[in-house]
Amino acid sequence: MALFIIEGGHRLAGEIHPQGAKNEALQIICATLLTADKVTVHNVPNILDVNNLIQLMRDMGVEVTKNGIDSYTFQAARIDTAYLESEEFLKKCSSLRGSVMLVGPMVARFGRAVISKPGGDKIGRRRLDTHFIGIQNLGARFHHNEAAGTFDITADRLKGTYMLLDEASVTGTANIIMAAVLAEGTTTIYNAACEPYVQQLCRMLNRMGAKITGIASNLLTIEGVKELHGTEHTILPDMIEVGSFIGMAAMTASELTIKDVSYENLGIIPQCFRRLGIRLEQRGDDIYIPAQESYEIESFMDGSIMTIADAPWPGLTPDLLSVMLVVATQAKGSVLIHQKMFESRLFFVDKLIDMGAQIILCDPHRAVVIGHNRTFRLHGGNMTSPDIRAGIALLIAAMSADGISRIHNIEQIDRGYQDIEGRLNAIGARITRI
Ligand SMILES: CC(=O)N[C@H]1[C@@H](OP(=O)(O)OP(=O)(O)OC[C@H]2O[C@@H](n3ccc(=O)[nH]c3=O)[C@H](O)[C@@H]2O)O[C@H](CO)[C@@H](O)[C@@H]1O
Ligand SMILES: C=C(OP(=O)(O)O)C(=O)O
Repeated sequence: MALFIIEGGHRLAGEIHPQGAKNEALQIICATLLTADKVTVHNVPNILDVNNLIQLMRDMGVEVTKNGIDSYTFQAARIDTAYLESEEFLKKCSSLRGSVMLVGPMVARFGRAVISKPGGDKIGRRRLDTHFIGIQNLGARFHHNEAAGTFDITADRLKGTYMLLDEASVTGTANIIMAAVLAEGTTTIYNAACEPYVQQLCRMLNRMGAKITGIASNLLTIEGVKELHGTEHTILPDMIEVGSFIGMAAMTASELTIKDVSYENLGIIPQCFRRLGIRLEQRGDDIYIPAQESYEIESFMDGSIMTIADAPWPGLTPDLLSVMLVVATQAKGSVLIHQKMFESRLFFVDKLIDMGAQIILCDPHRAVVIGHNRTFRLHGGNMTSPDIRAGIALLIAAMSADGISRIHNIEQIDRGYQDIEGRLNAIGARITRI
């Protein structure tokens, strides 16, 4: 397992470009299975999760061509269905959360999918009911082989229907959409997730010949078509990375410009950082953050302590709460961070407390952060990254701290951040990979 050694206390300066969005890339790559034609995808991030999924597609028989540094063409003309039952395939699925989104396209196009329980971050229970019930609603049959830990899903021809999702699951919605585009008749999905990831998927599918309306809302109508054809698609900048860079600039009191962020697709993210007192300016499609010696957390209008909580889009993504929590440790004022969706994502605060942060973990979902207002600095620590976003939050803490820190298990960070030490060192950080 690799580790980062971080020399803290250095300011960053200059410009940084966000990579393509991890969570969009995972959906888009799975959707290329829906046609035998070529689908070219640009701005694909070079990160562990995406590279593993691309390799899985190759193993399944998809012809994958790398056209340039971040552009790939996928052609799923011949799929090796025997491979889909192999132990190797099932093992690979189990280490990759995104693999669950193979089910929708596979069932829609080939009438069968087999997957093992998918991996991803261990951040609490991560149920798949929404996915499976949705695809069952379209007429698929599910068989759970408990001994093997696999799900076998079969269907002759999927049939459109109305469904109200029990929760606005991001990957669940994507999976159901990908199944419904080739179903017979009309599917209506209410309480659909509508993150930019899902919007982008719908737009790409429409360019492939699908008929989806209601994009960006939680009520999608999908008129099934017989087949889809090839297209080109460009992945949006990763909004979680943009937010991570905003947090990094604030914590290290750095002047930073984040380039080409696709501001209109960031939703409430800039507003939430502003509520923590961070000044940021939209300049064209860039975000400029001035060096700030101090930032003060706002109170609510009635004077009560600010709460930052996650919610399905257009609410605040849960993937940025760990970063916001770290940023609050150096702010002036206090904030309650309420992680409603996941139940094990806040335990990493122990490590921040060890570094000198003042945090009360109230329960697995809620932590109160009492900001230092930089009156004393965090000090370097030795820690392990438990999940991707805690990992980046700890990296931010270490970059702002006095002294040397070590972060182990950085494969968690590599799942979602492309050459993070290379890009941060280029703007002034001191991070070494060992
Ligand atoms: C590969 C990928 O795209 N991963 C993202 C995706 O995961 P993923 O699609 O797996 O997450 P879901 O949207 O299904 O749900 C995440 C968690 O929130 C809970 N939940 C969800 C919706 C809701 O209305 N109420 C509720 O409590 C679920 O029970 C679950 O525990 O969306 C999550 C929520 O934005 C993000 O953290 C992940 O980065
Ligand atoms: C939770 C995340 O990823 P995954 O769903 O792939 O585990 C994340 O990106 O923050």
